[in-house]
Amino acid sequence: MIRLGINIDHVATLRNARGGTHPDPVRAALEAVRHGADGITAHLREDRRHIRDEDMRRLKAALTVPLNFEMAATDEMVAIASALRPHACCLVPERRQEVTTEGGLDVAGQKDALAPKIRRLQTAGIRVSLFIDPDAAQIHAAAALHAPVIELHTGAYAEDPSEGALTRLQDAADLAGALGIELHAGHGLTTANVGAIARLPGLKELNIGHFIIGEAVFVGLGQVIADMRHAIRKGRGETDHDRRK
Ligand SMILES: CC(=O)[C@@H](O)[C@H](O)COP(=O)(O)O
Ligand SMILES: NCC(=O)COP(=O)(O)O
Repeated sequence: MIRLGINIDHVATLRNARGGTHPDPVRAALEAVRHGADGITAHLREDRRHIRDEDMRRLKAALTVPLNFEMAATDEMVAIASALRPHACCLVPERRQEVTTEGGLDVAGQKDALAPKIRRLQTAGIRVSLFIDPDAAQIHAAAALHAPVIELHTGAYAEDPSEGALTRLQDAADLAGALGIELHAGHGLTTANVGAIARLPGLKELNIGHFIIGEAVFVGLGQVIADMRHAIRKGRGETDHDRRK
């Protein structure tokens, strides 16, 4: 079964709109777990626009499922993550002015700078994942840095679900498999577009946030997680009966 990680960043976006404590992203994470989330993802941005340091500490203390800490590959973030020791760190690119993560990390172009940071996280016992575009050079660079996991940025496919965009993701998935790298995917996924992504060869995990949190306003978190699971199984040609396999 594909693991479903729920990204709770945008519960914090809503909380921060009023500067108080409600809605609490940790409560949302626990609720997502109660409804079957296999993991929780949270992105501590350098500008702290949604998730904050204290949220990460509280998530680490409260969760019984793996915590996937998304972060820029900066010395500050590496120090925070090394002290917190989440299950995984997913290194993502950040541009202060962007509305959301626009592309993948340029692993090929920043190999020398990334190598010691990845080593430090791994020394702290953290599983490192690299959030990259579906590009062969980036995947070879991830392999050269001994990253055990890559997460493919599915944003281009979500924006324009063309054959070309899907073929790029499939080719990248094949290459990751050939190089022995565990495959995750995420960004911009919805119940309508997740099907083809769920069929990527070797895919082990999806991380989905914005759609799930937004849709929860209308149908509730439990229902949208169930709907997402159903869409994933349908995309893979599985029946709901197959769900315990
Ligand atoms: C890296 C990624 O795809 C998501 O975590 C996304 O970045 C969520 O945070 P933003 O919506 O602030 O980009
Ligand atoms: N890494 C992708 C993620 O965690 C969620 O992205 P989105 O669904 O909020 O676009």
